[in-house]
Amino acid sequence: MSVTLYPSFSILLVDDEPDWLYSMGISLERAGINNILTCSDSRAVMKMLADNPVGIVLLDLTMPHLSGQELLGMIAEEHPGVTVIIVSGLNQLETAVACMRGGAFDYYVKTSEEERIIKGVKRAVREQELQRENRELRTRFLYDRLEHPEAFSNIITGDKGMRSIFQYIEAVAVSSQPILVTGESGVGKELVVAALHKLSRRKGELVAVNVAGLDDTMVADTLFGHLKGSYTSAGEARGGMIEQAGEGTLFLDEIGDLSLASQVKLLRLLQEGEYYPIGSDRPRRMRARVVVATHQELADRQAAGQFRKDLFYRLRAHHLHIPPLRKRKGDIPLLVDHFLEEASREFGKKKATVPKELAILLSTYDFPGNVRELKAMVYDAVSFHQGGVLSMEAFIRAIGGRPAEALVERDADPSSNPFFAMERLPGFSDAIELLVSEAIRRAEGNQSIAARLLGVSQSALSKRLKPKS
Ligand SMILES: Nc1ncnc2c1ncn2[C@@H]1O[C@H](COP(=O)(O)OP(=O)(O)OP(=O)(O)O)[C@@H](O)[C@H]1O
Repeated sequence: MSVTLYPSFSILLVDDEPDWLYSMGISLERAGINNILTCSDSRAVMKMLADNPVGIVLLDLTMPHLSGQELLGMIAEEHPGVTVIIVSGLNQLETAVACMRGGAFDYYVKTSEEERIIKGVKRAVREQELQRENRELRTRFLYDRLEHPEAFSNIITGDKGMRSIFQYIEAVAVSSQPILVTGESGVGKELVVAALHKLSRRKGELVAVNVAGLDDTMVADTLFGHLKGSYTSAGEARGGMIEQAGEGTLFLDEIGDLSLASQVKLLRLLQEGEYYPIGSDRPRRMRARVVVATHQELADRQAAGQFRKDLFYRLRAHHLHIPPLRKRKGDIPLLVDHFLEEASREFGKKKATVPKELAILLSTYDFPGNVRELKAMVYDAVSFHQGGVLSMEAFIRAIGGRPAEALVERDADPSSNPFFAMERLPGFSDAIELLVSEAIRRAEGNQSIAARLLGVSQSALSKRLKPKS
């Protein structure tokens, strides 16, 4: 069975003592780091760096032929992107200072606790991954490049902001760090997570767990599994979702609803990469990558003491925010066409023609339920469709008398009231005339849409519009 290498770049261990290379290699593998190369001949190091995608070097100082300090200078000059950690038998302050000045990332003495060295390597891996993602992002944005547009084929959009999100996804997809996906309900977070998984090139499955409504024991049991007899109803041992995801992606949806006690468990899982099945005192290693999503404002929940600050900071290192549909109205006609096609196929009907006014009507609506709401409207309209031009009825019914966005915003902030800053208010009939002409402009001359915008009947509006005799 082939095993996914972690991290995506190699870690080169350089030391003239084969025993140290062997034992350090085993310790790193136990900590989940298995993309390792070793070299016991200092003269071969530069060739290995030229031939392999090395991101980090663990370098001994005292070696025959070339010293570690000499090699450090050569690496810094020829491979400035490579992180060098010195692991030396010498505990000398001046040497350590000289190495750090020469560009070393860290300096450890071989006799220090191995645990500390492993932690240092993990920190360097994270740093190296972030640097690589930054570089990737810069080139992608600079050349406006998408390498795998097919991975996003299920996400219908023509929006520039969404394209930048796709570029970001391509840059972070192979990283092992957790990813936070936020956005209002119905914006397409699940589709984004599926694309992320596809691009991660991971061998395991995408396993989704909705944590809303699960108490602490259920969260632990679902994720970590249990041993046989670990509690009264645990008749058989059962592996959890982490095990099921294998080397794939563990997707935790509705993370904003996770209780504080479960948040501690999740933080520990992300920090240590280990978990204990219920009833077991032997830790298991998580090989999956964690992606979490929420429609809630985590910053607000954190400020209110309902979400742990440390977990929030850990999760938001890689953050994708999907904008609501009302902020990318250009997508509405594309989505209508897409769902029309899909629904017609499902209902076995001929695809209807869309009336020109539909786009205007929908552009005046703020879609609190986002793409999911639009999809339901189109499906509803198609289910009643008899042939010819699609009726606007289903859409008008769904939108009903909902106030337009501007009116809702005014309640939240009095200064956004258009009259707020006016010293003298316009006369009553002047104000109404201005309002009516603005509604007609926004509805592109369509009186029934303008009437809906104003919350009056069409006949009331046309009376206003009649020239006075
Ligand atoms: N850009 C899009 N193109 C095509 N379909 C979309 C798009 N965005 C969302 N959808 C569809 O809208 C519905 C809702 O999307 P999804 O379930 O991904 O939303 P969500 O953000 O995860 O919502 P929630 O927070 O409620 O779980 C799904 O049927 C999805 O296929």
